[in-house]
Amino acid sequence: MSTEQSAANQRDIEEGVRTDFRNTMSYGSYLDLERILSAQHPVSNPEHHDEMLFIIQHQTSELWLKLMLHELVEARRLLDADDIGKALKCLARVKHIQKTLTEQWSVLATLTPREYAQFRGFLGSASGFQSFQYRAVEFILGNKHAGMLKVHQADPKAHELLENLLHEPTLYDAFLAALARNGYDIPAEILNRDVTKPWSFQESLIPVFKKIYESEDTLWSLYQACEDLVDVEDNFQAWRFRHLRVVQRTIGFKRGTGGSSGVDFLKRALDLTFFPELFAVRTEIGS
Ligand code: HEM
Ligand SMILES: N[C@@H](CC(=O)c1ccccc1NC=O)C(=O)O
Repeated sequence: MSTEQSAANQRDIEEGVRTDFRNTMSYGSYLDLERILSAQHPVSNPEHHDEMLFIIQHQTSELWLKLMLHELVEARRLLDADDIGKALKCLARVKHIQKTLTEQWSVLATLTPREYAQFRGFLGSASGFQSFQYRAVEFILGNKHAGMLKVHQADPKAHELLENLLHEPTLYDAFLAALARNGYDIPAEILNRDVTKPWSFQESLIPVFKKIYESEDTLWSLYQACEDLVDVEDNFQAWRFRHLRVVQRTIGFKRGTGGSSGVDFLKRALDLTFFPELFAVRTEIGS
């Protein structure tokens, strides 16, 4: 560091640094910041200071959900193409996104019950239950529920996305099909199941996963894929649990704006599982 800089405690802008963006793409224009940063519209009147936190917490969550869905769809495509290595790369990214989403709850947890109560009434019947991207992620991970489409009948694009995902195989379906192509004995009823239904526990998969976990010559990438799916489910449950705890500390046991019983309804989501056999096999694993 030059002595002049340390004395002034200010970095000189170098000669080559670009400053004129009248005719070229800049940071802000590339990222469409004008739109993103003008998309926060508090509805409280008079405007409540903390509503900005509430809006931005949701908007950032929705951006991460968008990327998570993008990566999960790609992971499923790569499994279909038998490119397990690249699918693992996508899942690694998904896992980091999930960590960020879960960590982020601590920001919203600074909202006190009273602060929230002061603007909650302005939210009407809006609720995170109506997040189509969250529902899309649940669908591709296997928690299919045709009844959820109804919530999106007024939004044709969201409805179409969910309708398509409802009828498409899940990430787990794609993985099991890849295992079958790799010589594992996956029953035909499982490979040809009705993919619009939620996944149900399949005892016949336990020996398959036992073999993957215990055999010396298991392909490392298949073993790793099993472990990544376990991580994705664990991370998802951690998000659900943090949501539940933040909800409990902010609204207690009030009913939700979406019309549900609130905390009790959210608690029941903790019993849902995406890849039950990958957890059940652990009971069977010996030394
Ligand atoms: C103070 C903050 C929050 C409170 C009090 C709250 C409360 C609730 C409640 C009570 C429900 C149940 C549905 C209902 O009747 O409304 C719900 C669902 C949901 N919320 Fe929140 N929430 C908060 C923040 C968030 C944030 C930041 C997100 C991020 C996107 C979110 C996403 C969701 C989702 C996806 C559901 C549906 C969950 C499911 O189907 O199991 N919530 N929330
Ligand atoms: N369901 C929440 C309201 C809520 O959190 C919310 C309202 C509008 C937009 C997003 C929301 N987030 C999550 O549910 C409540 O009952 O207070």
